[in-house]
Amino acid sequence: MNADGADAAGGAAGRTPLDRMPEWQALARHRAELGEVRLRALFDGDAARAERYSVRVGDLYLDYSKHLVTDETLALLRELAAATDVAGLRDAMFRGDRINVTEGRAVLHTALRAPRDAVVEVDGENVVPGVHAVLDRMAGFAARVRDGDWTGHTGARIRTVVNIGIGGSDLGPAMAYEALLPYTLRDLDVRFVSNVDGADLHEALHGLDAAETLFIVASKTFTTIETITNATSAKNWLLESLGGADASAVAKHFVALSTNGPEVERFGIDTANMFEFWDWVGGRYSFDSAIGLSLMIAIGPDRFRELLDGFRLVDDHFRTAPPEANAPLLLGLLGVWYGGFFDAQSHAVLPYSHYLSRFTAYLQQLDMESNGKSVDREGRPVDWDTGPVVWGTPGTNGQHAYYQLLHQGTRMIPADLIGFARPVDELGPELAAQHDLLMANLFAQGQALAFGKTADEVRAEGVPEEQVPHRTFHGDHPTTTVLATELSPSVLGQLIALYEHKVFVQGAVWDIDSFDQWGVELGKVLAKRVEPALTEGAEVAGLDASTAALVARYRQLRGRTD
Ligand SMILES: O=P(O)(O)OC[C@H]1O[C@H](O)[C@H](O)[C@@H](O)[C@@H]1O
Repeated sequence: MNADGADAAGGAAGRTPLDRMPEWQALARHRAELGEVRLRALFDGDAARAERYSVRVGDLYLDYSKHLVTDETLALLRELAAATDVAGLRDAMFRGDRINVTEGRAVLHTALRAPRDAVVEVDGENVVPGVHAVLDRMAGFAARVRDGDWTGHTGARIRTVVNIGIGGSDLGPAMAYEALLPYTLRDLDVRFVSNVDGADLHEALHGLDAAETLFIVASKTFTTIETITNATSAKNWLLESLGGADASAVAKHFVALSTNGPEVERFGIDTANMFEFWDWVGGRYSFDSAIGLSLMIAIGPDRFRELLDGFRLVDDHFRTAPPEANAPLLLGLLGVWYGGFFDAQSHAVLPYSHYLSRFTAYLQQLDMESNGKSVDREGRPVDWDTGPVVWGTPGTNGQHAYYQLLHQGTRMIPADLIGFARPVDELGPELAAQHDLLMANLFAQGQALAFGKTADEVRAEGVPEEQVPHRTFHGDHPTTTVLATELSPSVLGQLIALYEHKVFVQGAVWDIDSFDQWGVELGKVLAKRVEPALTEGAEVAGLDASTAALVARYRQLRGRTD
């Protein structure tokens, strides 16, 4: 129960298991009746299919006509959404109810992009003024760094920003920095360090002048061992490189992004140099909070606000668009359809943009950490598949690597093809001309995946009979095409919010807590336990035989055996 006495799960407590709901069973029957779904037939039978099965949201145009669905499928999926009260849980999220049931927290990343005059309350307190106060402080700081007004210990201008963080404190800004490179100050380099492998920091520091380097230590909890270890090494490097400067130098070269003031202070960063956020922002939903500071420095406060506007546009759409035209709802339900009734195990995200090379990695955390769950919100094991494996890299590179399996393999892999109408301005005429070829590839792949090439078509080309099966493309591989205007800050915000809410919809239907991440804890605990065995040869109680042998072998290879 939350402060209002409302049901903490947004009305979902005691829900009938999904597979026992009549709406789920109706879908199962419908799937059986459909049998083999042929996209050629669906398109032949409906001249308006492409038009009818498309939706516009802001600068995004989504074509979902190449999915294995009929009007009846979509109607039944919407009935499932109604029966599972997706809209009720959505409203509970936007309202600030504690829908993260296992952590007893509100889920309010949407408040991070709410307008100044909005009111979003957690425990009776409006959180929006705090959000804007931090955004304003970030903007002031970012402007000072960009203008050269914020200087290091020696008075030198900052030339490189190094963001140290991992998971949600890395992936968002790292992905967005790359996505928005054309909008960045090109003479201010931003680097990202996440891995506890010392090589990551080593490479990031390569060639840097400490006097001109600003470290941003990004950690919601400020206890994440990878981040604290890297930040400590970075601090030592800085002090040493500045010729044994005293700790006061840290204040000019380190800022923190966190919810945990005491730990920030303990690390040695002045809390005056801390940009805060709140426990109602999940790590993987945090990149439009203070965690975006490195990005804001790179693209500037105005562009960052455009990014937030993009997020908000899709938030508003998700809250208000009718189910038939609600893009995140549709995408979420399509995934439910394939996971539940086609045994799809994975979902490919294939951006046709070099700038989106880290987009899928970002989505992997967003989707897989949110929906990689196997018990429902009440802790009962689920009998249905939940989140898919999300994977993919930019086209056209993937075409020359793994698309073979997409086209002719045995697995069902729904995919998103993401492209942009306009190349970025700075490419210049010759490179911009390549954009048509890039996009031709996107459209061709969607076409080939959907409609394939029949054996008769192959024969008609004079292919010898024994080769016909090898050269036949079955087709009916479902894709959503997302065609956006251009990769601007706003459009990036729109795209991310689209996926955030898609993931939300799926979690709501599957009745899982999409906002906790207990599955990452065990490995962390075990790593802490195993480390002394590696370093000191300490006895680790209860170590299994396989791990014990690996530890012994490791020590031997490191020359540490007694
Ligand atoms: O921001 P931090 O507290 O350092 O957490 C960084 C990351 O590590 C954790 O283990 C979680 O799995 C992630 O959700 C989180 O984003």
